[in-house]
Amino acid sequence: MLSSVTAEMQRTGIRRLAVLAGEPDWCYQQAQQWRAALTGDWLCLSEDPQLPNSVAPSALRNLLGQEFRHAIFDARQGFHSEAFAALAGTLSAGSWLLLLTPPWDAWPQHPDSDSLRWSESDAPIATPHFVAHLQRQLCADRQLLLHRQHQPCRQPTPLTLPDWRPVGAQQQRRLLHHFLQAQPGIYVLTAARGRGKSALAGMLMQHWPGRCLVTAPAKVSTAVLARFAGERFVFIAPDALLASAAPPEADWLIIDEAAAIPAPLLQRLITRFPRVLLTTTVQGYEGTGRGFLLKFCAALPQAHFYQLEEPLRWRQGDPLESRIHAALMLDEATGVANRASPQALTISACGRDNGPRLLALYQLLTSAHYRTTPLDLRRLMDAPGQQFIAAESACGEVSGAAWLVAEGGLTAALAWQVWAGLRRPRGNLVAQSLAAHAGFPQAAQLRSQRISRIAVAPGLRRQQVGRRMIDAAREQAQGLDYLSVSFGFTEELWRFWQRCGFTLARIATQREASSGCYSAMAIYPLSEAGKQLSQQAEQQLARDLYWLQPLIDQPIPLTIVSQQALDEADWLTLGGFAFAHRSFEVSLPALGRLLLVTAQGEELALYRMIMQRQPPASLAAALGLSGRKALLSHWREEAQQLMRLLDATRCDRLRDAIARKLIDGN
Ligand SMILES: CC(=O)SCCNC(=O)CCNC(=O)[C@H](O)C(C)(C)COP(=O)(O)OP(=O)(O)OC[C@H]1O[C@@H](n2cnc3c(N)ncnc32)[C@H](O)[C@@H]1OP(=O)(O)O
Ligand SMILES: Nc1ncnc2c1ncn2[C@@H]1O[C@H](COP(=O)(O)OP(=O)(O)OP(=O)(O)O)[C@@H](O)[C@H]1O
Repeated sequence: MLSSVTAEMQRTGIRRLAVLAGEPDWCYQQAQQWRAALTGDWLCLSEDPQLPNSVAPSALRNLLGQEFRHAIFDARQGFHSEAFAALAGTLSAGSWLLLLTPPWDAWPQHPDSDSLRWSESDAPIATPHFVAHLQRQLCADRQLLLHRQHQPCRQPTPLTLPDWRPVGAQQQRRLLHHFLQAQPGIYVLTAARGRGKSALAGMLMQHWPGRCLVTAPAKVSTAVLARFAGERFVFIAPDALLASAAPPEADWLIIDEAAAIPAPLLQRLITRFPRVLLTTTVQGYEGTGRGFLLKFCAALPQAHFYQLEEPLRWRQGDPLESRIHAALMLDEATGVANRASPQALTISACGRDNGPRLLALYQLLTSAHYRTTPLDLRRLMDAPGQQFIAAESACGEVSGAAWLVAEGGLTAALAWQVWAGLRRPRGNLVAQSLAAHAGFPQAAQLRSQRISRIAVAPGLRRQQVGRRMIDAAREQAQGLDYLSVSFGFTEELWRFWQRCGFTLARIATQREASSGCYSAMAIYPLSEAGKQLSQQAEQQLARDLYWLQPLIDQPIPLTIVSQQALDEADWLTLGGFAFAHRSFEVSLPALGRLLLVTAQGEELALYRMIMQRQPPASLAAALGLSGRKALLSHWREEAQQLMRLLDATRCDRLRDAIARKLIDGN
């Protein structure tokens, strides 16, 4: 029976899901029977290393661009949704994907080990909303095989389909012809999995009269490309390409799986070659996913965009692809929610009880917000401490969405330990960062809500919908101390947050990988304590920018305060550096002020780093130090000496005060 169904799937070019739900041993034995009955690769994604051929779900990056026959996805302990989607994309026509789950009825209450990645809890939590959604999807799909322990196995409904042959690659041929005539420029090719992107890139290498190079996050994922390029295949890893001062000569650089390469690296790669072809899947589970299109490509106005629609690894309308796309909401929302009139939208808090509205909210966020990935679907459905605000039309279309996360409430001692660089418990992104980086331990103690995502449907932007959602967020957060947000700094976004009344509290000096922007944090005070925090943070940032702006190659539109005398807060920061573990980067402005006040010169390593910007590696070498760690200890000692030079008694008192705060917070 199984082999005839499988042969039929092979003939018609489809793949199917088989769900095996039961006790762990039962699932395992069932999987072994399948494996014995059907020949194939039987790659197994599992946390359980005992399973034959098993790979940890976290290694999903290596699956991009690869191809297998039959696979097992082990969700008995936890459901890693991106790995599930990535694995399904690798399966060739005629394959089965076995999904092993906990016993069906117990599954919604079963602690899910994957939740450790996204729930910010210390132990795995049950994920009833996501499991209920998945179970609804699986039950409704008559194309999958559903075998629940102690119940008869439900076979897929047979399909009557003509034979399938992976031929119709017409679109691919047309694009090849086009690229073979291409003028210098940037070309972006996107498609869902298995549409022939890599093969097309390989054919370009094969037929281009000059030289082409290929780069990708992992060489293992370029197997198909290499096959189609034949002996003209030349691979160079991204780091190696950037390491050489003069890049190798080539007419084309092909960047395969580009969304899995951090944006700042991509930015540098694309400037080095006359023609660049970026190919990628943009379903959100491969690196920066949709962020690649929404953020990186949107900033390339001169780029040319192409898509491949028709699958080549399996038949169009394949049951496995359809199910995975529907279950994990991977399809782009088409023209949703742009039609409503902004004035007629109702803005209101939205709970998890209304499943369809929650899914519509997620769909809007995935299509409009570059950071949203399938991991967020899980977080949105089941993580504790989440709140949502939706902007809805009268007919229930969601045109705007804001997602808020509870933060803060740490004990005083823990907040000071975070400040001192000793502890970094899960969660509390902004609250902890304001303590650890900006130097405000009270920020982690106060109760706040972080706006983790906000998006408005493209056709309704600049009509005050975003601002009204923030107003609503403020209303429902009464009683807390502040609202916060962390965002990739662009002038436009900053203007939005500023117009919503937020104060900039921190800006990083490194660009973040996913957006290529400097990450910034802003807060809106709600209580008296929140107000004090926001004022202090604003004043301190204006002083710190004197040191930070030269490290940031983008003007930050704040007035820089040039008065750089040491104040009380600086002493505390310096104490945190000299006597605890606060990092050099976050202490830099206070250390700079210390150098100015003590008028020290280049006999100090701190001076050579901060004032002369000598690279740490050569500085360590010049001082005969073994590396960065030794250099840091050296800097800490120098800071102590300078502080003593100014006021030895104050210095001792400060050291004792910090030691006390780390123990009892007082
Ligand atoms: C934590 C995070 O999620 S950060 C990422 C934010 N989200 C995104 O980037 C997703 C894509 N962008 C969007 O969905 C929207 O542009 C949002 C959510 C940022 C803003 O929502 P909108 O409804 O367009 O903003 P809204 O109309 O309420 O703007 C209020 C004010 O902010 C300022 N503002 C908003 N957008 C812009 C912009 N693109 N450029 C300059 N100023 C802007 C303006 O002063 C505006 O008032 P005005 O139009 O009267 O001058
Ligand atoms: N022109 C073609 N002729 C024959 N087979 C092809 C052709 N183009 C692609 N294929 C086959 O179709 C399958 C999918 O192609 P390819 O790997 O290029 O797709 P992709 O879009 O890069 O997929 P992924 O997103 O999974 O990396 C491969 O098995 C490939 O060998």
